[in-house]
Amino acid sequence: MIRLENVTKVYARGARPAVDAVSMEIERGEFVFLVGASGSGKSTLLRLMLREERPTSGKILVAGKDLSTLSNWKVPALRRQIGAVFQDFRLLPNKTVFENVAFALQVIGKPRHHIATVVPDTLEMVGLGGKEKRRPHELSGGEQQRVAIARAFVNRPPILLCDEPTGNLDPTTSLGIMRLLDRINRTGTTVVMATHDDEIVDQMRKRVLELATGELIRDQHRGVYGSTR
Ligand SMILES: Nc1ncnc2c1ncn2[C@@H]1O[C@H](COP(=O)(O)OP(=O)(O)OP(=O)(O)O)[C@@H](O)[C@H]1O
Repeated sequence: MIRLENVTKVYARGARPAVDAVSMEIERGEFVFLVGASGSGKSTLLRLMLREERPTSGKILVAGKDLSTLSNWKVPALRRQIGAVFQDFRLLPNKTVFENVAFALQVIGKPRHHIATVVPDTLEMVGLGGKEKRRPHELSGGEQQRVAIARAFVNRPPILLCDEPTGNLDPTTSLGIMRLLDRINRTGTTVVMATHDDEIVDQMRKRVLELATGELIRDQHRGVYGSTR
């Protein structure tokens, strides 16, 4: 589902690579944690997969598309295959919960009757049934992240990329979000989650990829957060 071949990203000429000769393969339906110290290149790697950044060298294949040869006009079609979730939720503050999620379908031209059934179903699935009319500021952090996950998943993309989705949440709320992402993964969605949350990584025992100064230094099946444990 995702393949990187010797991918390097250098932001500024002469700077150290943010991602340094990374190769990896992530199969359809896998759940992968991306760990590593701050600045090790996790967000850069996710941005490369979304084609928000272009690699300096190397090849990236996502959902059957070679991102180096993909024309710009095909990028929106690529992004429809990828849901993205961020630490800071990125909800539209003046829209309701329903509208935030519906918007993702409106912009890709889905008909109103489709939106009217799929949005409530998805909100129910993420545990927000009954809160459709609230605005983001009337929700807890965990609930706001559930809205963001509903928005990312409402189109049922084959891939979900999450950049520190529990970074702003307390441990109990984080666990709830993690369980939700796990449930989404079990529907067959490939999930890649960058995280600093050692408790969650240690508890879930999923595949762990570790970056250090841009290099992939560990690929561990049923892994833990820290490589020394
Ligand atoms: N837009 C940018 N322009 C220049 N340098 C950047 C840019 N984005 C990231 N970098 C640099 O690339 C390196 C990797 O950063 P990145 O954000 O990918 O790391 P990270 O592992 O996601 O960190 P964190 O855990 O703190 O989010 C860092 O040295 C960072 O300063």
